[in-house]
Amino acid sequence: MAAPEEHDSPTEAPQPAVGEEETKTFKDLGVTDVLCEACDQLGWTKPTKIQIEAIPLALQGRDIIGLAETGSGKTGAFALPILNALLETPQRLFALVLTPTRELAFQISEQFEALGSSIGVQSAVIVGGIDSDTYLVYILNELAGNSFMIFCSTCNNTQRTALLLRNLGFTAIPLHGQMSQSKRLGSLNKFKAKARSILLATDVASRGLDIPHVDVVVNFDIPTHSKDYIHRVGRTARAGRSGKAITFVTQYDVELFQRIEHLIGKKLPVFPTEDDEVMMLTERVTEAQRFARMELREHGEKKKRTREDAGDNDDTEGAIGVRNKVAGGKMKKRKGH
Ligand SMILES: Nc1ncnc2c1ncn2[C@@H]1O[C@H](COP(=O)(O)OP(=O)(O)OP(=O)(O)O)[C@@H](O)[C@H]1O
Repeated sequence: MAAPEEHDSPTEAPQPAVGEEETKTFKDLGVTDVLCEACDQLGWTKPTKIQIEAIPLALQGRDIIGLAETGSGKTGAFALPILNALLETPQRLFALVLTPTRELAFQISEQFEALGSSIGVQSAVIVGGIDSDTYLVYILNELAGNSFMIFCSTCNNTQRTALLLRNLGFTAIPLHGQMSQSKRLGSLNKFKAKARSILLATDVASRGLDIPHVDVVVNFDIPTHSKDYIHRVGRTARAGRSGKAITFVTQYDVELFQRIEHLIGKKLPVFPTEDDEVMMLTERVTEAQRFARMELREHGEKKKRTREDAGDNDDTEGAIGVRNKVAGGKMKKRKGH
């Protein structure tokens, strides 16, 4: 599978196959009826090109390396043959899918469950290591009492992280380009008035905004253009005040990070963390992530149902349904944020 790219709209439908293959159906490829119906229910009227090429070979049990552009239906190209084979030889533990990122693991699991719901398929997601979400929560706890601007690279991650933090009891609010102007202003004003201590933003907020009391800027996703680093960190330490900037650097970001250090002519020191303390947060963060995913899904469905509302309801405070479940459940509200 090609490396995934983060989409702002992951549900965008891929292009159907063209030419003589245009008329092929999932049934023609050898997919069993119950799975053809599942495709139908997902609105997959015809297989995509990679699905047309991969599925018949996979159904023969052949090894495949499939390359196709992002969003072209590669997940279905391997999930359908797996489910088809499972139906032929039912058993408890059947397939292991390895992915390069946690997000992709959850996304693929959801697709397996959507395709396999009518045949009772269950999938489990196992992720390892300490996740940067957990480090973010650790840093917010360590620096509690400050006001934060957290930058993410996409609207989707901004929204997701805002939901995650709210589920953990932080007063976080998003600001991104998929929100209407009035919602954006509303978020900004709540943050400016100190009614919210964490503003999560894409680069729409990195330039020009003058909010005097930002104590800490967090680059949760490293900026792709090193100049944006300067704009982002310039949101703190304004008018003679002091401020802090913290940048998350994953193994994929080293080159971008070195470019930033080169641009600013400075080696940035490592932020000290106590791994044992970070570990202790894992369980709560994992649960909050699960709720955040549910809320994002709930919100996406609501948007589909009420088209006129599209793009206008991105404030995380709209996700009341799930939040009530969280508040009434195990998650504790945290004071002082
Ligand atoms: N035959 C089809 N018809 C319509 N939609 C489809 C079809 N197959 C897959 N999709 C939808 O297309 C979207 C993209 O599919 P998928 O995530 O598998 O792409 P991908 O090729 O794996 O992309 P990436 O490389 O970015 O991970 C998903 O929302 C999926 O539900």
